[in-house]
Amino acid sequence: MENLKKLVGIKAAEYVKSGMTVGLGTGSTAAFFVDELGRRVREEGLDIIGVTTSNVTSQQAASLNIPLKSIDEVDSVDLTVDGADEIDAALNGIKGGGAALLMEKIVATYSKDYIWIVDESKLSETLGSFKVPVEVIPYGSEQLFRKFEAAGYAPAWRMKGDKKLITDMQHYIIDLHIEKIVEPEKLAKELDLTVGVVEHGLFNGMVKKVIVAGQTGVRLIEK
Ligand SMILES: O=C[C@H](O)[C@H](O)[C@H](O)COP(=O)(O)O
Repeated sequence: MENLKKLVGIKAAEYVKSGMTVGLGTGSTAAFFVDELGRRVREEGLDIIGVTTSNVTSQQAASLNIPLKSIDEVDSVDLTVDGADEIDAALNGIKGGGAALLMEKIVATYSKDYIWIVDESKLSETLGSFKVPVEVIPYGSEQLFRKFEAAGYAPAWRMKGDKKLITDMQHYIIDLHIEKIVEPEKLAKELDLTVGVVEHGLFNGMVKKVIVAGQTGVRLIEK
């Protein structure tokens, strides 16, 4: 599995050229992409600006001497490469397994090109085997949790040890277990309109390229 993640990380780095502003995703797969960019900065003099999507990725990129700017310091991002937790046949996806969905969605929104890198196990016909992470404001979040329970979404608090996890942006995450998400747009709209929800992990129609690694090699799925 680690090998497949590394393969797609290195493959995606081929899309990066000197002069680009690059969105650096979060997670175990994106980490291989960031490592490869770090190697090219060091060995080939690759000249890029990185825009990170979490504190963890900021630390990794800084340790590799990749020059960084925040999303507010750049005009736009040329390309963002990130992992994903589940992708359906229409290339809608669920992200946020590593709690970075808010920064990831913001950086992706301002990116001209956006690529996901995954191993084959992340592909499914219909979304829902991965829980949908919902980032919420702590104030009123117990009420929100009960609202999700009443809606039949089987909510669960994202925990870190015995405490609720706090995201990089100081929010909580509630994971919703909706087994078959037949209409991801409808669910996204509902969550977008729910008071107290900051963002959710449904990334519908945002990506046009997915690099997938499987036992038979690496392939590109394009919309
Ligand atoms: O919050 C984390 C991100 O959305 C990750 O990109 C996603 O969880 C995939 O991570 P991994 O490559 O570790 O499976």
